[in-house]
Amino acid sequence: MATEQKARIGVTGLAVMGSNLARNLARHGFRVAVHNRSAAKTKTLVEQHGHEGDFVAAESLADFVDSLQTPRQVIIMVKAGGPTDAVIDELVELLEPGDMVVDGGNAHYADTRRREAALRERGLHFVGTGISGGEEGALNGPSIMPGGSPESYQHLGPVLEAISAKVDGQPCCTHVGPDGAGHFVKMVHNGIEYADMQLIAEAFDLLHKVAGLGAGEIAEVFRGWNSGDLESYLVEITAEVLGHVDEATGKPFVEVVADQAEQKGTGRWTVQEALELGVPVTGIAEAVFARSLSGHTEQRAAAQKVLPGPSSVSSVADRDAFVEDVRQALYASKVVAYAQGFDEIRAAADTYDWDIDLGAMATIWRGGCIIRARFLERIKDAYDTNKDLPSLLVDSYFADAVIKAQEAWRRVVVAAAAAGVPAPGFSSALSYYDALRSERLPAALIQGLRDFFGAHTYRRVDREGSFHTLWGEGRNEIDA
Ligand SMILES: NC(=O)C1=CN([C@@H]2O[C@H](COP(=O)(O)OP(=O)(O)OC[C@H]3O[C@@H](n4cnc5c(N)ncnc54)[C@H](OP(=O)(O)O)[C@@H]3O)[C@@H](O)[C@H]2O)C=CC1
Ligand SMILES: O=C(CO)[C@H](O)[C@H](O)COP(=O)(O)O
Repeated sequence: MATEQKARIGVTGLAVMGSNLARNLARHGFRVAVHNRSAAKTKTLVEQHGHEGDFVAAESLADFVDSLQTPRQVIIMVKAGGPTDAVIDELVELLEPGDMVVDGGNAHYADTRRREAALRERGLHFVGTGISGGEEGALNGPSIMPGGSPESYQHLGPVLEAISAKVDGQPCCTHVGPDGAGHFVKMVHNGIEYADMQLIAEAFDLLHKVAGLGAGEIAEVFRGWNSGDLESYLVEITAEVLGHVDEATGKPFVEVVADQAEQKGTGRWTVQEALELGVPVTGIAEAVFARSLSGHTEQRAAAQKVLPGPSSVSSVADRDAFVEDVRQALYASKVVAYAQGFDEIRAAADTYDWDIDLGAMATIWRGGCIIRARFLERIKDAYDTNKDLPSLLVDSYFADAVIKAQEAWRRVVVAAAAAGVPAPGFSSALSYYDALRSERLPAALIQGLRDFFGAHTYRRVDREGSFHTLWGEGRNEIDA
């Protein structure tokens, strides 16, 4: 193929995400090479959308690589895990030093670190890139979180920024950091997505079971909330889903959907990594466990037969006041979940020496992605003011917000417990808030117990050093 006919960039893997990303690239004037393992998807894409831009269709991976300008830029959009490795293995044999391989799938960041190191050895750039926004975002502008070398971003940045979502004229794409940084940030994005959805689901459950509102009424409540502090894509689509009526039964859609939440794994990864890093992401963990619990149908059926709820539940005296309390509890719990997610990113950045700009992450999540929300602007401001903020909760804006919400938050958690309605997200967020602000924690007793049964030693509040009490021999304290 003549050089002038070669494509600026290529996409291999043309399922939902890849095909829409390719169309987005083409619509932005980039000549884009397209390839899929089974050629039917390539043919369909070009037949249905060829008029939207300049596509170069290839049946084989070799033809696909041959159709690209050098240094070559290839975006892989296939299933994460083994399929991604399979595509990389085939690709590297066809590429030359200086070429760039972008993995836009939901890869585990440790896989990305491994792949980046392996390709670097061959003189290739590997760019693990988080892409969020689903089908609609891929087509019209996703949030893009590229990792990899600064050099690769010099080539890829202009293309990725062009196709990303824009907020206030700013692209929702920036270079996150080296090797696995982009996929780590995308993983935490998804973890926060889990926490956010769990909190929304709890708010719905409380409004339904405690305040007695129907799905249609709750849809209106969420619609109203979407014009205030809670304004976000997830709150907006909650109103849509709750307002939807099932055609077959005439019932609210939410009442005919099986109540078992599925998961592909990115939320679980976020919690696993937080455990390794020692960061308490309680909101995300509760969300992952709540999905797991919902799927334990046999246990749930057995428990329903033998475990009663509270003997009496008093009805809500003032519905409007309760709705407002739930709104405030939702907002405060959301702030906690985001604060924890940003803590995890900071911990990983410290561990892997990634130098991630937390304010920039909030900036690129303002548009295009699933957790896009008005208050990300406030998070950006908080980290711009102090990049070393110990916790988002101590930023003056967020501290003020949770302090204002705390009485309502407590009333909601009490009401949920009294009514026997599970609210693990709301209550664990409140416990986190209380733990963080406590002058003394019962961790001191845990240290005492550890020293008692295992001579694990403890530190004291009044002098430096490590100590052990001889619990079985007169209880004298010795230096450890
Ligand atoms: N769907 C979404 O909303 C989002 C998805 N993602 C991530 O983007 C990536 C693509 O997602 P999506 O578009 O949903 O597609 P899928 O995850 O469903 O993957 C399907 C694609 O993978 C290809 N594929 C599977 N196995 C292989 C293999 N061994 N060799 C070559 N190609 C293979 C398929 O080719 P074939 O047609 O030949 O079977 C097809 O193109 C995934 O990593 C996903 O996690 C990220 C954000 C959002
Ligand atoms: O990546 C995403 C958005 O950015 C997807 O929404 C996410 O994969 C959905 O995850 P799950 O199926 O586990 O709820």
